[in-house]
Amino acid sequence: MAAGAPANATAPVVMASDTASHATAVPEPVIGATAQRIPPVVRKPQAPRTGASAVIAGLAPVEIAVSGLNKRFGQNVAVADVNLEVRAGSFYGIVGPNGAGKTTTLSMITGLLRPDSGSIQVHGIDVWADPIAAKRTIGVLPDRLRLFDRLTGAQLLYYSGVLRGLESETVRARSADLAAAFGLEDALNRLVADYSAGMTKKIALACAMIHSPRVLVLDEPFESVDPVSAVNVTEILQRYVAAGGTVILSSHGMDLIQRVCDHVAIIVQGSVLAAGTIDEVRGNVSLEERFVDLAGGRKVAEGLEWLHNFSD
Ligand SMILES: Nc1ncnc2c1ncn2[C@@H]1O[C@H](COP(=O)(O)OP(=O)(O)OP(=O)(O)O)[C@@H](O)[C@H]1O
Repeated sequence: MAAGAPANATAPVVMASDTASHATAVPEPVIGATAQRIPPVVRKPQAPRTGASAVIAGLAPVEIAVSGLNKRFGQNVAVADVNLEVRAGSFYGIVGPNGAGKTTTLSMITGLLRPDSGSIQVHGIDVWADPIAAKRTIGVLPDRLRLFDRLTGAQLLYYSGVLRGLESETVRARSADLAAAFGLEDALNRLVADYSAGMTKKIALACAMIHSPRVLVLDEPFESVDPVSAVNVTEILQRYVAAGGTVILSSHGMDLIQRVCDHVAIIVQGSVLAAGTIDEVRGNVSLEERFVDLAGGRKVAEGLEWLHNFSD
């Protein structure tokens, strides 16, 4: 199942597995006289299918399985019974209004925040039962970056790589490649504390990728990133996904999600209200319209008339 929603959710819920179940349907066995003349089909074990079409059809193996996830902070329910299924080779977007529970969900998926209940498997590994093995498969760009920013960019990349068990030569080579890809060559010897917000985001993204993880969990990767860099980063991620990597990211950029992702989940007040392929979720309208509709519609700004009487 691609997603779950509370039983009382008024908005329609799109289930990606609806299409998947048709796509994977096995032909009925032939019964009767004809059956005796046809030799039985011996099914060879099939290699897992990857690629965009396999992801869309729901045939690629499940890479991230989130089931019955809950988290509250005091009386505040941040995440309420979230279910997600992300397939290998998928570019999966999570959208939702401010405070919807996106960061909380992604933090639990990456093992940074302990859920109250529910299970999370990444590449078949239970994130909370076997966190070390699970974390080997994941690259994380967390929200509210807490980087060792008294290091230079080069040092930060180096320590990110060796802490992930890479040889120093490998780290140096990959650091150079990543710096070139993200346009950070000239900044590598400066302190990260002196980076702009967008540069900080890009060096953190490079650190998340340096150990070539199977899965990238990226919390608002495009926030503060300039348009040219965003195109470059998008292309890097698209190639990674085309090679079988899996990306799950949160973003407020509806156009970007609609353009880049194959699947999307809309989270509102901690619950998944819609999930599936982009086309399934948006139906006949744009993803933004669908999102605004599910998030409670547009609010008419009232009570701010004083703002139109300028104080000078
Ligand atoms: N450490 C915390 N302590 C208390 N409440 C928290 C904590 N982290 C998140 N929350 C609350 O949980 C809810 C979900 O927050 P979360 O950061 O997951 O939302 P979000 O969808 O990522 O929002 P945004 O789009 O603004 O980044 C919010 O009500 C938030 O105030």
